[in-house]
Amino acid sequence: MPQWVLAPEGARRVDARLERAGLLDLAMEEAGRAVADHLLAARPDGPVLLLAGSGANGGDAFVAARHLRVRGVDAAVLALPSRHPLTRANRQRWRAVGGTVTALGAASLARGLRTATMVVDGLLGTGFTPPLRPATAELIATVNAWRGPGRRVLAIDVPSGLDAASALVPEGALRADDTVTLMGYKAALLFGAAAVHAGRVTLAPLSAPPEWVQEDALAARPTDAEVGALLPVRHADAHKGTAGRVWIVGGHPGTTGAPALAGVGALRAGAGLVTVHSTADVPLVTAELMVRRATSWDAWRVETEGASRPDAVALGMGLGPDAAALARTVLAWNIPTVVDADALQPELAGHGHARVIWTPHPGEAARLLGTDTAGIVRDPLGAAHTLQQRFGGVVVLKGGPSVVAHAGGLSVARGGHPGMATAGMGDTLSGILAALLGQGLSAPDAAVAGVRLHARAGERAGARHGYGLIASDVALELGGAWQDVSGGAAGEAW
Ligand SMILES: NC(=O)C1=CN([C@@H]2O[C@H](COP(=O)(O)OP(=O)(O)OC[C@H]3O[C@@H](n4cnc5c(N)ncnc54)[C@H](OP(=O)(O)O)[C@@H]3O)[C@@H](O)[C@H]2O)[C@@H](O)CC1
Ligand SMILES: Nc1ncnc2c1ncn2[C@@H]1O[C@H](COP(=O)(O)OP(=O)(O)O)[C@@H](O)[C@H]1O
Repeated sequence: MPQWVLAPEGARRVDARLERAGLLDLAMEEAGRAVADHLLAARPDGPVLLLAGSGANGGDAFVAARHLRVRGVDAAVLALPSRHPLTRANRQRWRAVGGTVTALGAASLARGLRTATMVVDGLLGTGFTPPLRPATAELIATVNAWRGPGRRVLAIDVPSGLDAASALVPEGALRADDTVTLMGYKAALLFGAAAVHAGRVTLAPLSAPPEWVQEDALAARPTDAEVGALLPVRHADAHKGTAGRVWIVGGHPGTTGAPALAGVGALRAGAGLVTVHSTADVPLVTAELMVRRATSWDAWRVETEGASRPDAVALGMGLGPDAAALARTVLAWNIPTVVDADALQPELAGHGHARVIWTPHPGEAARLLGTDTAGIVRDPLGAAHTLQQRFGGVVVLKGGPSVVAHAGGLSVARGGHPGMATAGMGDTLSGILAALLGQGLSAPDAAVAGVRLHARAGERAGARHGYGLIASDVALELGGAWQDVSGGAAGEAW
């Protein structure tokens, strides 16, 4: 089933539709049940303290408490007063199974935390707008100070005090070990420091018609089954000429490794023939790579003028000051093209086409948009959308995780590994993207599949090398990543 990323207002619109359909009560029941199931799977080894706020997030906590209690878990609820009808109804249902409700305040919280081993945070969800009011901030600070080894915090939907739409952490937000998010992911749970605050995130999709969620979604978050379906399947009579001819255009004295890494990425992502074009001495890191050195980029332009074009190009990696001018030349060929690194210059706006993939990291994205990196990092979904509007084609805004923006919408990649934060990793990605373009994928499909393959290969390399992994390790894992994502389908088409 497709998974989605929802903005708080999108979540509210879905809520409103559920309410009009008379289904909101059932959705809250499912939400609370999912939280209880998650908690039971973690086998709580002591009393669970649930904190219920005044909104529907608090209602979810009451439902979770009821399911925990009827399954034999020692659960207690501390609650703020509520006027929300479903929260009140579920407070009654909790009482009906023998649960007691204590008013939530500094003293009752301190008492409850003395014996608890797990806190369930149902204080604030998507209805919260920062800044925190002082009384709530004080409660959250107490829980944050309590949290530690053997004292875990599970947040319902969004950790209290996080702005669901932002990667930044507002002052005083709750820090969770786990978050069970409802209906769709929230941007805060996926990006930046906010995602760190959310801990491990699990999605409880809830039973709403998928089109209701899709219509209000900010972005898709494709599963591996969905990504695997995009990957090319090769027939038994494939040969190197049918697997895509890729050119890598880059390199400059001092940065000659970058195009070589892109070349290896392209080979390991299945490109049939890969040639690195450079004016510098590119190291022949693997014998399968062809390297063509030109005396100057002007000479290269003349040499390639009448030559047959490759199936795809990646350009800009380590290319230096000539990159933007060279990008204009290559973009005019109107073939599938990845524009990366030094070639990512604002002057190229208006020179792209539908088969271009632009691959900025946040610093390059800021340069392209004439803004600061902090603004990009705060809202990667918004930034990727704006970049796509301005530059056309497809934008891969790189990060952990990367965002793909195309005319059909936004997509957030899964996975990756913090060890991938090392030089050369983006060069490898450019090669992968060019290889997929060269194998006939459309630019949006190549981008969605390429970032996931790269991230999956990073996970595999990370398991082996930890933070010591380097871009070449990731390239080596691409074959395995392809097998993982395609469910082992590579090579099976007869
Ligand atoms: N379809 C779905 O996804 C489903 C979602 N569901 C759930 O609904 C949740 C959203 O519920 P919601 O809209 O009732 O808001 P919610 O987050 O509980 O908080 C509202 C309360 O916060 C308070 N408050 C606000 N700002 C504040 C501040 N600065 N500082 C301090 N307090 C502040 C404000 O208090 P008041 O002004 O009333 O005193 C208000 O009453 C969602 O996250 C999910 O858990 C499920 O139940 C069913 C299906
Ligand atoms: N913490 C992380 N989690 C997942 N992926 C990451 C992480 N850090 C970096 N990456 C990935 O590594 C790549 C880094 O790209 P970039 O900064 O352009 O590197 P370079 O220019 O050195 O090649 C991107 O694809 C990014 O998504």
